[in-house]
Amino acid sequence: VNHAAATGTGTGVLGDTKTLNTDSYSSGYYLRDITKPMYSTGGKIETYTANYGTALPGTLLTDADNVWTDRAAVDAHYYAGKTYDYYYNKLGRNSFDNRGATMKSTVHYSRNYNNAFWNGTQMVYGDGDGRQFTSLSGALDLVAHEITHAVTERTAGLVYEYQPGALNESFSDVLGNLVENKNDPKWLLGEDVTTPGIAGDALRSMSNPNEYDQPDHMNEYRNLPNTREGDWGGVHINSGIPNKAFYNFVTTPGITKDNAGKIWYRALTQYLTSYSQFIDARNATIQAATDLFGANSLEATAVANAWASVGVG
Ligand SMILES: O=C(O)[C@H](CCc1ccccc1)CC1(C(=O)N[C@@H](Cc2c[nH]c3ccccc23)C(=O)O)CCCC1
Ligand SMILES: [Zn+2]
Repeated sequence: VNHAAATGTGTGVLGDTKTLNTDSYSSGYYLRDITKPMYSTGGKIETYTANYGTALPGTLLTDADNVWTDRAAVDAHYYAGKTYDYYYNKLGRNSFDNRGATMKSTVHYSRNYNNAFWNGTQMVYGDGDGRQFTSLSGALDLVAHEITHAVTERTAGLVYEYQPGALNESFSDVLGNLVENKNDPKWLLGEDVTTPGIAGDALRSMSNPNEYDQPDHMNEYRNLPNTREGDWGGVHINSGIPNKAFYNFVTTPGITKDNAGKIWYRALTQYLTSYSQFIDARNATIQAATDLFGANSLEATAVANAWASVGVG
C-alpha cells in the first residue's frame, strides 16, 4: 500500500482544534505531512515522541482514526508546517537547508523539561513543569525560533557565543515572531507557553527587552563569560539589543512585516558570517535594504536609524 496524504484533526496545547496533514498507511495514520512542495524530492514533516526519555528521535507518532489527542505533538507538527510555509512562500526557502530537508520534531522529551532546542538535526520540545512552562511546542514563535537556528546554521553560521551568538538568537526571535504574525504590539517571545498560571507575561520582549532583564542599548551590553552559566557570553541576554533594533525598524511607519522579514533574511543568508558582530549586522541589514528597496529608500534609512537608536553604528 502506498502512502496517501490524509487530513486529520487534533487538539493543541491550548485546547484549540486544528486540522493536520497526516499520512495514511495500511495500518493507520502517521504524524507525517507529505503535502509540502519538498515532497517532490522526498521531504516530509514528521513528529515523534520521546516517551519522556531522552533518546532521539524516539517513535514516529501514529493514530488509528486520524483524531489526534497528543496536544504537544499536534502543535509541534502543525507549527512546523506553518514555519515551512512562511519560509517557502514569503522567503523562497525550501526547508531549513533550502534543499527540501525533512523536518523532524520530537515532543515529550525527558520529564518536566522546561526548555526546547534544535540539536543540529531536529527540533526537541519539553513538556515544561506546568509552572514555568507548559509544553513548549504550544508556541509558534518558539517553534519557528528553533527552526531558524537550523537556517542560521546552514547560512551565516553565526557561532553561539558573544555578539555573533546574540545575533544568532536575535534572528531566531525575529523570524519566530514574523512567522507567528500575531498583532502583538509588544512583540513578545514564548507568551503562549510561559507560566500557564500567569497571563500576559513572556520569556522575552522585543519592544522592551529590559522587562525581562535584557539590555536594549549598547551601553547596557553585558560582558559575560563564554560558559554555560554565562549563557555563552550572554547570547539570550545581549540579543535584546538587535531585537530592539528590529522592533524600532519594523514599527517605523511605512515598513511592513513582510519587507522587514525579507531584509533580515537577506542579511542573514547573503552577508553575515560566523563571527559577525552587531556592527556587521547593521551594515548587512542596510545593504540588504539597499539591494531590495534602493539606497535612499524608506527601508534603508529606517534600518540605519533603528541600529543607531540602540547605539550600533
Ligand atoms: O533555542 C534556544 O535558544 C534555547 C535552547 C536552550 C538549550 C540549548 C542547548 C541544550 C538545551 C537547551 C531554547 C529557548 C530559549 O530561549 N531558552 C532560554 C531561556 C530558557 C528557557 N527555559 C529555561 C530554563 C532555565 C533557564 C533559562 C531558560 C535558555 O535556554 O536560556 C528558545 C525559545 C524558548 C526556549
Ligand atoms: Zn535560540
